[in-house]
Amino acid sequence: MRRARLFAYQIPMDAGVVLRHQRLKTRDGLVVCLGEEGRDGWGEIAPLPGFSQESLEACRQATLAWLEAWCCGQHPPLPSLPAVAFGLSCALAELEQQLPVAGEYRTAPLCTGDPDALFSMLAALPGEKVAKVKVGLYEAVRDGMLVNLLLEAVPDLRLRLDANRAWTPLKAQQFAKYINPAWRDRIAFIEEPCHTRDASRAFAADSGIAIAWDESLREPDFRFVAEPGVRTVVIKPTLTGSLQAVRAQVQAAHAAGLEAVISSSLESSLGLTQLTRIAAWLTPGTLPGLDTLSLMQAQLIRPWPGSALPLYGVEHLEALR
Ligand SMILES: O=C(O)CCC(=O)C1=CC=C[C@@H](O)[C@@H]1C(=O)O
Ligand SMILES: [Mg+2]
Repeated sequence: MRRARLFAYQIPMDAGVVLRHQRLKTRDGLVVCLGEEGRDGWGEIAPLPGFSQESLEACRQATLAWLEAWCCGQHPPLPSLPAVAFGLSCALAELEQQLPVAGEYRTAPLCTGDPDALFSMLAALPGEKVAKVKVGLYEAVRDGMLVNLLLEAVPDLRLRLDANRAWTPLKAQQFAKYINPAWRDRIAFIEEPCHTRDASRAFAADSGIAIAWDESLREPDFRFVAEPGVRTVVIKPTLTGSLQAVRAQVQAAHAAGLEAVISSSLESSLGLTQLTRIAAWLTPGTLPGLDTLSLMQAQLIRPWPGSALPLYGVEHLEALR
């Protein structure tokens, strides 16, 4: 006999979390639990406002319809909405014990740009010193000076930067001007520096700073191909779809000689702990970009090792089925 439960969650976010110029006060999503033969499998369905095309309401409806069919013993195809396909495929993979349990819990810490905070964070970081810094929110010159300072102060630091397509070619150039050429290869990559892909390619060629694609993966003409200056693709499973689709993207990236970084779409600790397992399984040796739990005020169902945030159990959730 198959059983399926569906819950809605709402987690308060830290003050000041801004996504695409909009403050995100709460993270809202669904949690699914599939049960069969005494085993169960969990999944999180949480479209990210400003990034996902599908609404939470559309996800709720598609999930309920799929669960109905699945509970009747059918094998319905996964819904096409990426967040739903991701969450349901995780639940199925857990149920069928196909999602390896070992996780990569070291992740590239997100740094707000406060050098002192970064230094203490790095001191506590075991192994490779890799951190991620958001750029493009303030003046490009200020970003350039800050990144240069961090690279100067911590000689074994490698930085991942993310501009979310904020810069014109001129701004990108102003940024690069402040980075000592001798340290530019310690910028592991900068995600999507410019408004367009062509401008980002030109930035990589002119500056010698490697770039990564993130937003581009969701564009219909995107292909996983080797290109000069492009080192990495950032894969956000909630925006990609099923585990099978995520695996296909990782394989396509690796086949083209690109590094694939599994990254968060601000899932709760439940989704994040699954993403660590996906990263350990599909991208061993590459630190995932999953340091987003601290943007939230609580964890959900499963704790992230070492997090002091309160843990919400199912009793905190609204049962939908
Ligand atoms: O990739 C990481 O290291 C953390 C995740 C992250 O940076 C993001 C997640 C979701 C939305 C954005 O704010 C941001 C990104 O643009 O990549
Ligand atoms: Mg990004």
